[in-house]
Amino acid sequence: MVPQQQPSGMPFQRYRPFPAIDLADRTWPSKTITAAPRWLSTDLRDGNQALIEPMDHERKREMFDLLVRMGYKEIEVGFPAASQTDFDFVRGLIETGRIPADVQISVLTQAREDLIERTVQSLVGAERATVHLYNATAPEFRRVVFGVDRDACKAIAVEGTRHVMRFAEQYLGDTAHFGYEYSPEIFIDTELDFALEVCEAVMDEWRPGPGREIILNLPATVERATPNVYADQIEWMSRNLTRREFVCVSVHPHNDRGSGIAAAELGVLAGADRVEGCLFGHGERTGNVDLVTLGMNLYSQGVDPQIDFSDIDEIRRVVEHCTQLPVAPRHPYGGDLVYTAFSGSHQDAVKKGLAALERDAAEAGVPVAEYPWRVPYLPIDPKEVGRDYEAVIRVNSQSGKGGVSYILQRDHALDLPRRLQIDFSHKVQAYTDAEGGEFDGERIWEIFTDAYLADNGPVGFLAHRSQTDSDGTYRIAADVRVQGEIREITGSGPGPLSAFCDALAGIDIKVRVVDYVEHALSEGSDARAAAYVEADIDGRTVWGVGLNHNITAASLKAVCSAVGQAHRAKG
Ligand SMILES: CC(=O)SCCNC(=O)CCNC(=O)[C@H](O)C(C)(C)COP(=O)(O)OP(=O)(O)OC[C@H]1O[C@@H](n2cnc3c(N)ncnc32)[C@H](O)[C@@H]1OP(=O)(O)O
Ligand SMILES: CC(C)C(=O)C(=O)O
Ligand SMILES: [Mg+2]
Repeated sequence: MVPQQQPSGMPFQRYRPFPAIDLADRTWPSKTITAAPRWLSTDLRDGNQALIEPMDHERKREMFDLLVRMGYKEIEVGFPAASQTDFDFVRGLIETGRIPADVQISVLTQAREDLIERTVQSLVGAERATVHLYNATAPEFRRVVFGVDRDACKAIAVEGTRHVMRFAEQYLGDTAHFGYEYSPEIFIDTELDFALEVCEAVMDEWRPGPGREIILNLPATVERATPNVYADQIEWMSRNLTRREFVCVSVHPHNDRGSGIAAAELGVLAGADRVEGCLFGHGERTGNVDLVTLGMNLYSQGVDPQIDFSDIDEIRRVVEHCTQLPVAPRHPYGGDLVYTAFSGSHQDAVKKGLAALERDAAEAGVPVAEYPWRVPYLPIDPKEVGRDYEAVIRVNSQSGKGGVSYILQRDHALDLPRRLQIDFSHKVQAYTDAEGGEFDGERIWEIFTDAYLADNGPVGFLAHRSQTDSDGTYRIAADVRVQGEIREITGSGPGPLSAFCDALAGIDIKVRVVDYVEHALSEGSDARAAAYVEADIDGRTVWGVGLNHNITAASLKAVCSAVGQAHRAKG
């Protein structure tokens, strides 16, 4: 029987579902994003206004420089009428010539004459600048916050626009590229016909045309619906706006329901030309939409985001320093753990995927860094954002043979045969179960060394001499340590392993080799070899490992290692 869920007892009846949009012929669901939208970073405004401790001058400058380095060309740098600090920061950017010629700064203001004047004054001397004006248009805000009807609400926007134009003419004659952005705040809760009416009235004032665009930013100020609803709203606006070719439709999602990314992406499918957000999703409450995730999502689809994320840890460092807030370990693309597999089946698939990639690239004669990326569980190549494979596989109690053998291969070039991988991973598992937590490469090597290389079993290999008879019989004399004493043992057989086993039989150690694998560890004069022996000793199947400059010595050490394994298992 299916388990029966119980009523939560929480007062969910207080909430109403968000109404769907009547747009039966919507086109966005069957579209694909094929090019980067225009980006605006509002880290220095919406992000900054929501910080526990707003950024000081130094931090703001560091953030601005980072955004410029990454390639953002539209940057909202503050709310200059809010405080002297914000005003001075904008002045500082302009007066110190810090703004590259191809970067357009913008500043936000309420639709109040005195604030608009001060806002425009902050921009004097800028080559490229946008004034961004907002007023809330949603019914609840008209009623509760402003106490106005629709007409009075529209008048705030229109008069605000008029003031922006008048003050721009008065103060910004030298500004070569002056832009205007209008936001009907709480757009998502505003009746669509009214949002359109206000935007049209603002446009009538601004008069967009060739060479004179207007940015109409349609914010999901507080995200309240599934992202398909936002997409419908954007498509409806995009279709119904007049002078559309001179309008840049911009989306500004917040992340209250955790679907800000989806809202932005669907908004772009629905016709938005531009996206406003913050690095790692800082901003009011749950934050603005995250520009890093959006950009990297495009990248992972083979679309150039036109933003450089190649040193994601440096981006994260600067953002954490400026905001004084941490980026979560599981944050998409930038978190500490997002390129890491802990669980056995994931590790196994990643290990095989990386090996297959190398193989396929070599077969195709293409450098692996240029070969199409397809590795299970890793949506992108971590190297492309400055991460290495060190962190890709990490071991804890959830890990299996794939993970531990990957680490041995990565750190020590040991390519363990499959059954030895299983043998070793059981040993590691015993430790992780007992001790808990994560085991790093050093700890895994320690366990491997203790288990297979410690040379503390009943017989230790020291040296050997050999000769081959004319009939092909291999004869060996080996110096071994037995119970603290050095002894010479001798034996013969078709090859070194069988001859050594024959010699061991002479001191009552019976070994039957079942499988044997060897490989070189490095090239050149100090070449080292690894040998792996699977043996039947006293009715037990055990593995032994030997490392030496000489491949024969490595294989004889591996036999002694297997004897040690059997001895410990018996003990
Ligand atoms: C969704 C967003 O992120 S919007 C951006 C929000 N950011 C900020 O508010 C940060 C900067 N703001 C500030 O520093 C201050 O709010 C200031 C300097 C702009 C204004 O300060 P004050 O004059 O003290 O007003 P206060 O902060 O109380 O704002 C509320 C007033 O502004 C009015 N108001 C709010 N938004 C707008 C707007 N877009 N256009 C016109 N008036 C507005 C309200 O109706 C209210 O008016 P009232 O006092 O007559 O009732
Ligand atoms: C000022 C506007 C654009 C805003 O930040 C919002 O509505 O979220
Ligand atoms: Mg906002």
